[in-house]
Amino acid sequence: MQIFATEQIRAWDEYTIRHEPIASVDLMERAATACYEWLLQHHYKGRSFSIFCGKGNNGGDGLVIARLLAQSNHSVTVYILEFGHKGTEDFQINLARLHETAASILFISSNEAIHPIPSQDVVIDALLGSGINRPADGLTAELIQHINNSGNEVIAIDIPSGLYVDHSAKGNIVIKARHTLSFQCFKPAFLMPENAESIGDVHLLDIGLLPGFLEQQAAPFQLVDQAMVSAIIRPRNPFDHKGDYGHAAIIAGSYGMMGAAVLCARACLRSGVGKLTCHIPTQGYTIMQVSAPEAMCRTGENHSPHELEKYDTIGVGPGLGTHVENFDLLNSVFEQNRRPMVIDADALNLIGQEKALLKQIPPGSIITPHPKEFERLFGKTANDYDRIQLALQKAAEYNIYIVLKGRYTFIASPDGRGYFNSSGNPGMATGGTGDVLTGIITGLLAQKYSSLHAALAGVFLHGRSGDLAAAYSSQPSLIASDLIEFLGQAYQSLT
Ligand SMILES: NC(=O)C1=CN([C@@H]2O[C@H](COP(=O)(O)OP(=O)(O)OC[C@H]3O[C@@H](n4cnc5c(N)ncnc54)[C@H](OP(=O)(O)O)[C@@H]3O)[C@@H](O)[C@H]2O)[C@@H](O)CC1
Ligand SMILES: [K+]
Repeated sequence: MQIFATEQIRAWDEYTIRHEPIASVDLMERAATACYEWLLQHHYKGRSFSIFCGKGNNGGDGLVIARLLAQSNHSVTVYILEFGHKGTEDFQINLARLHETAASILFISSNEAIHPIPSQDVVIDALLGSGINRPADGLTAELIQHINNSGNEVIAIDIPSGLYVDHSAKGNIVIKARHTLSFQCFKPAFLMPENAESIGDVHLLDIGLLPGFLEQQAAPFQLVDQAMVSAIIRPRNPFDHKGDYGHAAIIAGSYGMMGAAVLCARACLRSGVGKLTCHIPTQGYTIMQVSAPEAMCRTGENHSPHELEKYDTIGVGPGLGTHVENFDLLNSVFEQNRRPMVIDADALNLIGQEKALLKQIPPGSIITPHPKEFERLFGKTANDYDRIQLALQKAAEYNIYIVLKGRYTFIASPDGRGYFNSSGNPGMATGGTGDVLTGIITGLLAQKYSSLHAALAGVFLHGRSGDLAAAYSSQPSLIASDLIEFLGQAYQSLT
């Protein structure tokens, strides 16, 4: 699924208006009807509503929702924020239609017109949508603060007022919604951690925008979803043998952190790799052999980084520790192996301390930092949008794939394309889940998936395993081992 910027969303609306064809006001009716139906299906039937509208088409959506609610015997008060102009054509048509219902209509043109919101009311926020072109200030800002301070439940239409679709509104005054009802496709704003407090739960409603538009468009970002990953994962051939699924190595673990190595190894095995050898410290030998009997082990000084050429790929980092000898280890790995590999955790922290190592990473490799590790490698950014841009820039500069872990993990490809993963849940914010991801991606690389495909399928399957595990038990109880147990079902769910 494509993730569009403001101009493309507008162009998609216009394409639909021209080619369906449908009048703009009828498309607004369709969008607002989808919101109205969502409200009725989600326990808001019979409630009373305070609906705040601007004078653009977002406000127009609010007026249609108000009319549909009033016509179905809901108590509705509509507050229209005066912008100093009459409003868009569709706004005006719908204001006239609203006057024919029992809804109360009040205009807000000064602070004195802002009154307490009845505590039982559900607030609908239709002040500003994708047409926002500057930070909310003056009366608009006052009204947004008033709504936020009311404690009422807020449902935002299209996007919480004050947020931009595709750049940062950090520090600005923005509606804090419990739910956001948006249309057709994800907007970049919904995928940024900095907006978590504003957007609440996002629900995408189908308003029938024509799919023909999608063929003409190169979107700035793609959403990694089931359709994309199902097309990546290849079925197995009946005559295949283990040699067809590659030989991976995992270089991981240290005293007190063998769990990270075990999780990584077990996830790699479950991803479908043909053979796995773990390069681990001697004191971890029994732990690994008992925990992952399917894996072979190499022990010896400094993880015994020898004969690495024989592996199809290598995953390095989980539980490695950051002692100085590990700089030699990394140097040795990068010298012997020039094929794409996976670099995570302490290996990234070592590179963060010795930035010259960045240039030695084999081309096409995948690094999997969480935001703090990313910051140690590439520096701080002012906001989440800048971090995404920095990831794309660094992916191109070093010819690597950057998997920036988070609720919507971002994958930066060196060719400039960016992807947001759609699977996963907050239950996965627990120790060891990153080690599992490294194991899965390493396993996929060994099975000769391209770096891009290994990264995309790896993050999606990892998140899907988390979703299945959380559905089976719960988010708070989820632990990293659960992801390995549910990886089989995650594969199964693709077909
Ligand atoms: N047919 C369609 O296309 C469909 C569109 N749909 C809906 O349309 C929405 C987009 O509508 P839109 O483009 O009219 O913009 P919208 O967000 O309502 O606001 C623009 C107004 O706000 C003003 N303004 C801007 N910034 C401001 C600020 N900080 N503080 C104060 N004012 C500010 C600006 O005025 P200005 O002062 O710049 O002249 C302008 O008047 C979209 O989100 C979706 O809900 C759906 O119905 C589906 C079908
Ligand atoms: K809004």
